[in-house]
Amino acid sequence: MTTDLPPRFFTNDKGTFGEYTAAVRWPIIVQNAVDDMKKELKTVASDDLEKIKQGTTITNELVEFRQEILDRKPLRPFTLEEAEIASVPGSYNEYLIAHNGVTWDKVEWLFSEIYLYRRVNVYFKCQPLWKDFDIFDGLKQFTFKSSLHGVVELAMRYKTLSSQFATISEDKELLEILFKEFIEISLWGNATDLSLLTNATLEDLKSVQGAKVRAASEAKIVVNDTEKAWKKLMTLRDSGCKNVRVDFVLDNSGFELYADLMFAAFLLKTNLAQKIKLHGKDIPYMVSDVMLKDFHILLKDLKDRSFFPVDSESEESKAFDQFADDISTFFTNNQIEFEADSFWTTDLDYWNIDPSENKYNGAKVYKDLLKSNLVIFKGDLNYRKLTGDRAWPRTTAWNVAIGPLATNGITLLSLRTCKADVQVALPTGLDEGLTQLWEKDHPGQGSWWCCSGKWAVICYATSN
Ligand SMILES: O=P(O)(O)OC[C@H]1O[C@](O)(CO)[C@@H](O)[C@@H]1O
Ligand SMILES: [Mg+2]
Ligand SMILES: [Mn+2]
Repeated sequence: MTTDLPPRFFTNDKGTFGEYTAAVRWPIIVQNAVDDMKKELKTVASDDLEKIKQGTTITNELVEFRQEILDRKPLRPFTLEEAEIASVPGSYNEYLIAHNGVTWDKVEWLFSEIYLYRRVNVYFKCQPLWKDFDIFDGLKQFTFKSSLHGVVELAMRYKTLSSQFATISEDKELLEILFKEFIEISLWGNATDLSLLTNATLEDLKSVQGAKVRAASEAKIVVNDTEKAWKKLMTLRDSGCKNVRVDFVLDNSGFELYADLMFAAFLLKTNLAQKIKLHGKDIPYMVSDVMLKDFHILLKDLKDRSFFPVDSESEESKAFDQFADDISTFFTNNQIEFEADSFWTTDLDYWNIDPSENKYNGAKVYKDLLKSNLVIFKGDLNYRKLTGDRAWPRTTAWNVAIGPLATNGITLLSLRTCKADVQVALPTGLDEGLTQLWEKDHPGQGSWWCCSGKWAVICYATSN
């Protein structure tokens, strides 16, 4: 039977965080890109006239694009030339033909936000001297550099643990405690996501990365299926499986990627997994999302004492080198693999990770993820795509909200800090309670408790 699905969130859904994001935050994000382009242009040699000309064109186009959003213009299709030069997946124009005339103030939030980053990318791809320039690189690097406190803390923790991984892997109780700890580190690493902390101070960044914060944050995980993922890995290990593969559908670069790599190293060092596959983005996306180049930049930053100014003879410096060297070794011997399929930056939600989607790599990704024992989806946007970003009642069962993914053979775990209106799998009454709590300090925005990044959900699904 075809149950009719709730609509996806729209940018004109009154009083939603999506409405606010489209009206207020997107113009800021595009303005930040304009400002960063102007800064970048100042670093171009004054006699490099062609590069300056092309960069100025992009800057002017970004200014116009910001105005297009502010003026609530229709979302235009990509021209044939743009699609050709920038290899824009056809799914965008298909959507715009099917939803003809949608405007920035009245369009599905999921599509329009992803379309926004594709429009920005097309401007760069159409200028040969700027086609590989990541306009968000400066912000990614600034934020990672500001994460020194958390980076040191985790590196020192890893260094301490690394001499005990063999012992730890024999002690199930300790192994489970650390598994939970690394899940939490990976989960909250997310909280330094740029798109939400657009004006984060150093103090803000430090606060969300302290160990003490994580201890308190356990209470903030309102749905927690960690135990189910743990049991899955234990069953595999106890059955003597020697080629356990865990996948990460990554979210943000910088501290979150660093935390994810910590988690990956822990899984490999304790033999809970023998292979890690990382899935990143093929274009700059959602301000801070990870591309392959960001993975290599992170390893370089960890070895670069001018980036993280720790004394090169210090324990901290040794800890940075050890972690970076471990990850590099895993990468060289293919125990950690990184792939950036174009599917991840299409507008398609993850109900398209299914044999039926043969146009934009949905079926290809499905076949690959079938070979994984556990696919960890990181962050809010991935959660929105898993649930189709639909206006489900917030007590809707997880297995209903993820559609075909509940039965098509993939085992998944969503680690999500809540930053959007969509929210499912809550126990009865919890939403009302947290709405009331949030309403106190945020009159009229009580339901935005699940858009604040202050709470999180860990949701598991498997069909076998
Ligand atoms: O990096 P994350 O955790 O996916 O967060 C990105 C989220 O930030 C927002 O841009 C604003 O909350 C959402 O639209 C998007 O889902
Ligand atoms: Mg995130
Ligand atoms: Mn992100």
